[in-house]
Amino acid sequence: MQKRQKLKDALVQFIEKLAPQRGENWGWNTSSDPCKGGWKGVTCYSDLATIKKIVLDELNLTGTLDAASLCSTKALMVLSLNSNNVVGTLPDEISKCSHLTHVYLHGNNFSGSLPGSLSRLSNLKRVDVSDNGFSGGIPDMSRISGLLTFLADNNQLSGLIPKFDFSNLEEFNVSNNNLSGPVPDLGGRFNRTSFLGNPGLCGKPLPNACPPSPPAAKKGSSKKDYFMYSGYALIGIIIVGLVAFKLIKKGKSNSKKNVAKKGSQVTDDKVSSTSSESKVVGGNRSEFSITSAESGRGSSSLVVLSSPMVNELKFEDLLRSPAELLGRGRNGSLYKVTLNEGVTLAVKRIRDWYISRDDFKKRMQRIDQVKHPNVLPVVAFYCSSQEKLLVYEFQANGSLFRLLHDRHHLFLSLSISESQDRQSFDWGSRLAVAAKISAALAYMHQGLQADGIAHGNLKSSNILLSNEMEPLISEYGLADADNQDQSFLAQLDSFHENNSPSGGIISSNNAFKTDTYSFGIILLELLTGNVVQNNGFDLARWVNSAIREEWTVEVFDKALVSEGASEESMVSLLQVALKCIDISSSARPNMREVAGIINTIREHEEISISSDLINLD
Ligand SMILES: Nc1ncnc2c1ncn2[C@@H]1O[C@H](COP(=O)(O)OP(=O)(O)OP(=O)(O)O)[C@@H](O)[C@H]1O
Repeated sequence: MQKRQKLKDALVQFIEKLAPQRGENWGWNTSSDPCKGGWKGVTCYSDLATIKKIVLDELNLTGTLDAASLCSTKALMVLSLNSNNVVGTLPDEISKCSHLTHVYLHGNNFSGSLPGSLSRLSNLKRVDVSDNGFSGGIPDMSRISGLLTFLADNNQLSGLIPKFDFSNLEEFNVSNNNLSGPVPDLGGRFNRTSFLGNPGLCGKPLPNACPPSPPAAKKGSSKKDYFMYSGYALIGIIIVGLVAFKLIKKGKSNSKKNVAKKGSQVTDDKVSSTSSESKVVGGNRSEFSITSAESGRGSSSLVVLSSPMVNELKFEDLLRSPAELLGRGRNGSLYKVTLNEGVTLAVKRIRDWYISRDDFKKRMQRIDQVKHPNVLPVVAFYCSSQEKLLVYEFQANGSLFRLLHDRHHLFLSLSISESQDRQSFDWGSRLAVAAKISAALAYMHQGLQADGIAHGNLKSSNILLSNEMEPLISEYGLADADNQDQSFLAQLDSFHENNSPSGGIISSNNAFKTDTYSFGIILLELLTGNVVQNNGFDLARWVNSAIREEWTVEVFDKALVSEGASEESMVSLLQVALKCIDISSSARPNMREVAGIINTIREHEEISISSDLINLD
């Protein structure tokens, strides 16, 4: 109770500094509760006890940002003060809001430098500090692997552009500052508009080349090194983890025998660790971590669900085995882990998911009950307060994304030639993938409708290919409406829903319709062969405009056209895709309807092929 009062006092102090004498009018007072008392701009988690967002945009705030008071609310994820007149600095104490994912300070009068402590906010996804008076250097954000947006244009920032993980960034703009030196390697992601207006900047994509510099010592090895080092770092952590694990196990075996619940296929691995371990982990997010916070909070379990391959799998097996970082996506990082017996697993380390251990366990077990041959099951999962891991079987044939866009990779993995590959992913195969995925998704939606569990992050890289080249939907249910890591798409859908006449809270129905949208984008990928960027909006816009201009045939993948694929079938599938990507979620069909239509298209296709064959006879 006293703690709650302290929190309220701190927040009232925060608003008084930010908007002198106005907080009271907005319901911010110490006698009401922030989550129940209608405090303006405050949104809480569903427990109605913890503050999730503070959004005070366009309110003519003229005060300063008291980060120390604000960050008494530790679980805060979103701070948005866009388009006000806030003055003063962004204080160093902002790093105490360690769960912040979104920081929007665009269009204020902030001054001073961006605090170096920003780089400790490892959960950050979107940062917008544009249109302010910030000066000094840009902090090194390269370790924030999940960062999607960094907008700092129209300030007075100076110095070099530090390293960023450009492979994940979706938006980046530092134009109109005083930055100098070379533009870093962007991997072709951003054009010159992100950098213009900095007289001292040089190099691509800007028109002015940099003065010649001495040749780099070790050119071309950076990517390889990155993987190698993350592997070494992981091995380091594994060793520390194992030592800690063994010490604890030894200590425990003196007092109590560890009881393995074999009958229920649940293995309880009591894990804890030293604080030095969490230090090792602190700077690098590419390892499974067991931090000190877990000790004393009861056991964390590796729950083995359904796999004859790894019935006896234990958490320590994962720690002990060599792991290779495969990627860092929106939901977290993915590792390829090879067990002693040669079994290869894919381990997803989930990022930023506020879900209790019990809820997580129930959710995973619930998803596991709804089985479909075209959905990759979770083999095992691990959940502690610090760490959530999901274990899948590794699929060596890669994903639909790679099949469509990265053919070279596929040749390597399957040892087939390019011409074979082009033929093997012909129209019939693409239609079959569309039919199977839609049917599988419809089945999952039906089975999990009552629980409100949709896929949440459907895309071609989450459609894997089995040994038999069958499509498998992966990562079902790893994002939900309550998860802060909602995709932009889900946010857009909830925005539309909130602004519709029946608007309100994000309904789970909406999450299913967001899946429909994502499926529509996959259909566009199959039809056009184009790569999806920006949540598929670019592709959707391009296809829509081509259709408006009556260039429908132009959108289809050249490989399909030259193969002689039926234009009628392709147009029919395109029509389904367009329905799926309708901007209004309520206008989109549900997946059962989609699967039904695609099945009919496929049947027509088969009938016309067989009648063609009869005619040939
Ligand atoms: N079980 C698996 N077996 C083999 N490859 C996999 C498996 N799961 C995912 N992958 C591939 O590994 C790569 C990295 O996966 P990751 O999940 O990190 O990327 P992503 O799908 O872009 O991210 P996210 O799903 O978090 O948005 C992707 O190319 C994905 O297709």
